[in-house]
Amino acid sequence: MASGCKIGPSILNSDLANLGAECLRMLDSGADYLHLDVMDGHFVPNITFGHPVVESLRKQLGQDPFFDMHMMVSRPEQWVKPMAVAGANQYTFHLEATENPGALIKDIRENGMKVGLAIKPGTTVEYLAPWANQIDMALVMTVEPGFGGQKFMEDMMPKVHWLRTQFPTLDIEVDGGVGPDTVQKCAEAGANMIVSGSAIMRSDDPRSVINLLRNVCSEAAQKRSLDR
Ligand SMILES: O=C(CO)[C@H](O)[C@H](O)COP(=O)(O)O
Repeated sequence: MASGCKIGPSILNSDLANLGAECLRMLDSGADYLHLDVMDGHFVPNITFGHPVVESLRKQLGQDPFFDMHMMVSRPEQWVKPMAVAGANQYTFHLEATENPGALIKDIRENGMKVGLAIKPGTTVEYLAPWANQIDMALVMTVEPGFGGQKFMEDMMPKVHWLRTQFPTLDIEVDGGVGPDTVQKCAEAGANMIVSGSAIMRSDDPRSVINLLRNVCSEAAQKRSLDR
């Protein structure tokens, strides 16, 4: 089985000058993990932060929170060790950014992290299949990576459904425009790791949003297991 329904707030649209406090606010609101968006201004047209910030967050938040690093960078090979040393738990790289996914997967594991493999909206999901048995999580982007607050791309759902059918035990994450209005579609397609940025960050009651997302996801997962 995939590892159950988990909700990971994306901190992209948070108050980045107070990132530690924003992460704490999410954890106190019931987040299962933190989705940390690393952008290099080259793979995507935006820049966020790198491993020194991750190191500071780890010091501030302690060992418990799970850091899922979404590496929107052109040279993912370059940052494996620095991110591991900084305290990252999972290293999610883009299939489009490397010519040798196998070597990168091996390096991530040797550095003690879990492996996530992401695809952009324009990438065919079948390209991910050869690696699916070697990774912990597949990330299907439901917006063009680079910015928070974009419109959810429902036409990515067949990719999620295909992955869930082919790889019933794989963790499948969706990211981009996911919130109370769109989570049902993701969950029915088979996603079990739900990244949500603006919908949680901009809510006055993040706990309720997180609970709602988790409930919708869990109900769909339960229905799927009954249908099998
Ligand atoms: O990776 C991302 C964009 O590249 C973000 O994680 C994502 O867009 C989340 O924000 P929102 O829920 O507001 O769309």
